[in-house]
Amino acid sequence: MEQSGGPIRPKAEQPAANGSEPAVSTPPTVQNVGPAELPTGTDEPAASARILEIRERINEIDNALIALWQERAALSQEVGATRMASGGTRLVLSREREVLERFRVALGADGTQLALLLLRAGRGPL
Ligand SMILES: C=C(O[C@@H]1C=C(C(=O)O)C=C[C@H]1O)C(=O)O
Repeated sequence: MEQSGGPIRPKAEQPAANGSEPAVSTPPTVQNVGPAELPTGTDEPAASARILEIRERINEIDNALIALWQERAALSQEVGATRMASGGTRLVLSREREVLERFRVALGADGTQLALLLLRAGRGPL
């Protein structure tokens, strides 16, 4: 039966059914759980197959987002270091406002929150 709720954990991590042995602790990494072993949340085969297909694309998108996030943070740090090494300021608030506004216009209030996290990733906490 598919798992319907609660934490999603690989089988190896779950306690023994009879409760007599302590569970072998495996860190909950994505590496040790193949996509087909993760519950789709439905027992209907066609729906389940479609969900797995969509998840492949979601994983591609997430990987691209992670790579872009890291590239942006590195570039932002380089700008800060270049500016400070040349006697300039670490931050330029007018430019940060422009970034925040672009995300707000495109994505609404969540865009503002996302942009705040992006800006923080580039310069560290204030
Ligand atoms: C990257 C820059 O430096 C800082 C970081 C910013 C960012 O991550 O977008 C924006 C403004 C600056 O505070 C920049 O001036 O363009």
